[in-house]
Amino acid sequence: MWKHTIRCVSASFTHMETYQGKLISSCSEPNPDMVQEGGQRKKPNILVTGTPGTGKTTMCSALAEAIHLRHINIGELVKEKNLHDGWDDELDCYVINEDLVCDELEDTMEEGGNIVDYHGCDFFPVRWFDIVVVLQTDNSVLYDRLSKRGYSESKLSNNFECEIFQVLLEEAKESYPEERVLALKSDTIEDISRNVATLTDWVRNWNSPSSLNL
Ligand SMILES: Nc1ncnc2c1ncn2[C@@H]1O[C@H](COP(=O)(O)OP(=O)(O)O)[C@@H](O)[C@H]1O
Repeated sequence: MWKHTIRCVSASFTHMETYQGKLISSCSEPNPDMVQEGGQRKKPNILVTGTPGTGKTTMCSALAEAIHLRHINIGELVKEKNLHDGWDDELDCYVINEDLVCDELEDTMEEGGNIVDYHGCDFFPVRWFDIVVVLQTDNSVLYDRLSKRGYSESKLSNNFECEIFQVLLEEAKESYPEERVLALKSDTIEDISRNVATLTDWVRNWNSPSSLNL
């Protein structure tokens, strides 16, 4: 149930208009300056995951602006390019087609310099990401945020329980080397600023031997 639930693409995104232009242009125009000789990435790829409402899109947007990386909102991409297998009435979301998503992103990810934003992480190729950030939010705070989205009672409780049982953190730890997984609290505006600062430092130090010692 968990897996199926988090494989769906939520219909309610608060930042769709803002990100759509960026997404289309960024995915369609490979930048040769970002690829080193031999195909090794010049800039890192970051995956930001977590239960819906934990602040992925908000944080990714701020981080992308701060450090000039490309923000890829998988939910938006799936809708924009029809990378799904239709609408699930029961779960009230699109059913993502993971193969189509991975095919769509392969070249972009190879270039590096991407911040990928999605409430799931186990179907991406492990080699794509240099760090996997899992945002976590206190239950009472998350409940308020999700209630404001007008989710159905079942969707609300699915997402709420997903956070209580730390489904995304477990999924990240099972899918990626544990030293690449970083859990960050996302309850307040101050948390967003601190997380952006932490990750900005990490990007600047990327490729140095201590880059994962956060
Ligand atoms: N750390 C935070 N502190 C306060 N409000 C936040 C925080 N993170 C997100 N929000 C708010 O919560 C809502 C959901 O955030 P969003 O970034 O869309 O989450 P997600 O992308 O994980 O679904 C938005 O209204 C956003 O402004």
